[in-house]
Amino acid sequence: MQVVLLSGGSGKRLWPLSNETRSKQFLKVLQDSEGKNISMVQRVWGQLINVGLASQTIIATSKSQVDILQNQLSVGPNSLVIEPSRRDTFAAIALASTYLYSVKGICPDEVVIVLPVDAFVENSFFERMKELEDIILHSNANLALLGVKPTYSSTKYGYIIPEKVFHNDSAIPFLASEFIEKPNESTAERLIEKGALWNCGVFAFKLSYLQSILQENNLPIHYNELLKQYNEIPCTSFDYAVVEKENKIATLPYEEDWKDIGTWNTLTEEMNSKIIGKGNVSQDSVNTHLINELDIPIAILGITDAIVAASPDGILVSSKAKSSNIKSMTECFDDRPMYEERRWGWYKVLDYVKFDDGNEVITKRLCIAKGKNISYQIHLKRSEVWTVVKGTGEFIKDDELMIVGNGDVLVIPIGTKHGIKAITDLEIIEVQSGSELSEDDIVRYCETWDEIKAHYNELHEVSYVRVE
Ligand SMILES: O=P(O)(O)OC[C@H]1O[C@@H](O)[C@@H](O)[C@@H](O)[C@@H]1O
Repeated sequence: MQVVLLSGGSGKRLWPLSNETRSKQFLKVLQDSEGKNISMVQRVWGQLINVGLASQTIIATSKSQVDILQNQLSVGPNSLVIEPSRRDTFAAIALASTYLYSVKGICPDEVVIVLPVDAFVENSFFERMKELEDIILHSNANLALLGVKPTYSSTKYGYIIPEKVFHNDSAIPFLASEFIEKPNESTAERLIEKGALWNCGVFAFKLSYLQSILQENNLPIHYNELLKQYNEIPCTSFDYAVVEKENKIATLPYEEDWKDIGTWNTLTEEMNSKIIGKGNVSQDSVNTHLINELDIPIAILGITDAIVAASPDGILVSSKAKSSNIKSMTECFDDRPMYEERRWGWYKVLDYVKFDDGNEVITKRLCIAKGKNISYQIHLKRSEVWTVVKGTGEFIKDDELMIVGNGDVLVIPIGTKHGIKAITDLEIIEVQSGSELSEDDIVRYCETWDEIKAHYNELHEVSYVRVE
């Protein structure tokens, strides 16, 4: 059995803490057993390790999230399938399946189980999920799902309508089902009366099943070919593209607690503390949560059932009940991310200004973790001035290496090659100035410090002439 963990979504519902690169699964608002703050992806990954599935799991993610994912989980590049752009879950699952087949050499008869990253569940959920393999192998079902009992007539889930219970063609009894994705509220009510279950976003199928769907859609089953055509894959969810059209569906009910923690309302229910970050919430502010990533305090007085979340990207003040409607309110915000976690650490934008002559200036605080490095690169539209404010590092500029430390000011004109490795934890205040300031204005020559050092050694090689 192979597991695909879907972790590429943008999760805009948790704005302002989530942004283009730091989506909901990376927010450290949950706690582990020792009380340490962890993110959803860290929690699920820990659970997959606990139930013995991590070694057979690949993570489907988007290009912009690779750095943060590798920062939060210690997974090698072979465990990642990187979507070149965001095209919803049908494309993501299709790409992951071709990766399993072409890159990992998985046999088409093997069962693949796809799992979302935002389910807040206990380990028993993953144990139940493992049973789907047996159903796929020993019944005539093409797809197997996990279903939970609905708690209200939600319009954001798929509904599984059980028809009958089979006992004979699989060791595990399951429900033969029909599936309706995101019905309206009155249909949802009717479906619940008929005993419908919510789909938990877990899909099990044989790899060959997905391959036949790709072929029906005139899409290749080989990874490299599908990767080339990725932007032509229909932009739709797996639920609409596959599940809703399938009539051989089996479902296993999951009877313990299941919660999708993709909205502020549901996420805050799982927080152990009412306050994360600087600030205070008055005693009479019942069921109100504060999450503050800014360095200034926030005070909340006499506001009940609310969420206040602040980050360098914005501030949200919302009632718990309405917090899932956030997408429509924030769609018009298209500012650049003001905070990003990268492969080497993180940065925060402290100030941004655009002058009348069109020149832009951004001041950033960069924290590079001990042993990590920024790639060897140039910028075509900006100069940078770095002031080292903490730690020591090895700095390379135009193929010259030097040791730098607290108090050093490093000037990097437009088009100058530069990179830095932190010898100890390193902090830099960076001032960028140029005609167009964007994270895309980076031409990278080498990424790892070993490559950078090899390049340096090649250029500075000293040839010794042996004197006899
Ligand atoms: O390309 P990586 O290694 O992620 O480095 C990216 C970083 O490069 C530096 O030169 C600066 O421009 C930073 O503002 C930027 O975030």
